[in-house]
Amino acid sequence: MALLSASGLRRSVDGRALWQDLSLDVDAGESVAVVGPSGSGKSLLLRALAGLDALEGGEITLEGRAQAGWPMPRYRSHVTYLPQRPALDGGTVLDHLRRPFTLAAHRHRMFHPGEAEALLGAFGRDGAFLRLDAATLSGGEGQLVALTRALLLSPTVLLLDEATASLDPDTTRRAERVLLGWLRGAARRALVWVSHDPAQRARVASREVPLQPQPVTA
Ligand SMILES: Nc1ncnc2c1ncn2[C@@H]1O[C@H](COP(=O)(O)OP(=O)(O)OP(=O)(O)O)[C@@H](O)[C@H]1O
Repeated sequence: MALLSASGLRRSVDGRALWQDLSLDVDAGESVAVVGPSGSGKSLLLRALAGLDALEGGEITLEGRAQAGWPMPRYRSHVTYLPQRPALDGGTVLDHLRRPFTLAAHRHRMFHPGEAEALLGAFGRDGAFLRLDAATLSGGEGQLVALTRALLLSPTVLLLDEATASLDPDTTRRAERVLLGWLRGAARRALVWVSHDPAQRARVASREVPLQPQPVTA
């Protein structure tokens, strides 16, 4: 049984069909890239897989259970979407990493500052990074906070929407190593990448799922 499965997905925007009958299976342990031209609906697909965006048809299952049958906060704690530009408002980096642990969906988890420091260390940042004002971070630094926060929350599937696109090459490689290490760290995990960088896809993904642009109908 696939870990995350989508079948017969249908979605249009402003009367334009993005996908008509899209299916995708992601097995445990897999790292998959979704590819397609700008505007083909890659972000919308990842958001739909995360339960953040409505579908017009089709079904998504996690561990064989329909998305609609999961309590949504719990589903989203398993299937986590990381956008290219994470929204980070006031507070320090430490505040941002700690805050999700106060939510009901994560209340069974404990925040361990040492784990956060270890992850940030793997990304090449020291403990002082935790004290920075999150609202003033650069785009790449914001992505590191989002990646760290997501990993600390131990999801099952991470959906990475250009989630390293603002990082310098060295930090990108570090992030890729951390993410692939995370994937190998437990049996039932998976990664789904959207990346416009073919070299990155070749490094991190074992296969590519193409999103074909649909013909425009009158
Ligand atoms: N909330 C929305 N309402 C209406 N149209 C939307 C919405 N979100 C996205 N779209 C449109 O849907 C199409 C697909 O958008 P999406 O962001 O998924 O593309 P993408 O494949 O990720 O593109 P890129 O590679 O440029 O990031 C685009 O034409 C976009 O303008």
